[in-house]
Amino acid sequence: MFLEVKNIVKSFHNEAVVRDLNFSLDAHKTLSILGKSGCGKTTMLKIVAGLENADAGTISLGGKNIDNVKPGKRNVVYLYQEDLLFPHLNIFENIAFGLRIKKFPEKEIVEKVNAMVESLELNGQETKMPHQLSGGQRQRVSFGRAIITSPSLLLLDEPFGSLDAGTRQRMQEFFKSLTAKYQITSLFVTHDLKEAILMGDEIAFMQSGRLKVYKDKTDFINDPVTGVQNEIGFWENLIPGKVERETLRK
Ligand SMILES: Nc1ncnc2c1ncn2[C@@H]1O[C@H](COP(=O)(O)OP(=O)(O)OP(=O)(O)O)[C@@H](O)[C@H]1O
Repeated sequence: MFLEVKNIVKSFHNEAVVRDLNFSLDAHKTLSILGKSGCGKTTMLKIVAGLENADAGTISLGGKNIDNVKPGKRNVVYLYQEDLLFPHLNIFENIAFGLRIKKFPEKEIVEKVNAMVESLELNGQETKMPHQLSGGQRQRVSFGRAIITSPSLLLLDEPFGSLDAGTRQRMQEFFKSLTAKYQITSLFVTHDLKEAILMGDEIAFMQSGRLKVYKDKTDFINDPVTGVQNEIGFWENLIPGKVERETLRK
């Protein structure tokens, strides 16, 4: 498997936050991770990114053990909800940033950034500064900046949490098409049940630092702990009320 996480354990001041984390993921796939606030999702992502040290366990990426590899050398990008763009750089330069660090030739930078701007439907916005964009546009720029360097692994921590429902849906569509186009492997943390189902090739549910991976979405939907059955029950319960209201109106 491309990503292998084995027996990862992490405590903060005797509070066990991640307990015996085990999962693996094939290249170019997305694993959605759903879980309540405080269950350890961000800590898990930070360990994979190398931003937190695990107390025990091992991680390998592309067949190589990365336990002792510094965050900047892992080729793993961590993207979170309030991800900030560089305020002094325009949109083109924000997206180009990682390519410039990696010393890509200018011609290639221009080609790649223009293609990304096109894919993100940000044409005409290239010379604007971040404060001149809407929240959804800024999020698209962050996303473009994160994937343009083709990271081995993209970690998304509730990336669309601050967006309104319509913009969020559009971002989900961008995410699906761009991760396919750029062949991205990713872990996608979300609080949103529907988003987890839509975004993931596989889904995992995290509870009190333990992660359960469902290789088959039907198993996830049928397991009462995931909350999907509750959600279905909620909508089904609304339907008789709706029929009643419509009858009264006549
Ligand atoms: N640096 C730290 N020091 C001490 N405790 C921490 C630290 N980071 C996280 N924790 C604790 O670990 C637990 C899990 O936090 P984490 O941020 O991983 O949760 P989460 O599932 O991402 O929550 P949310 O969905 O609200 O972002 C929490 O109880 C938190 O207080």
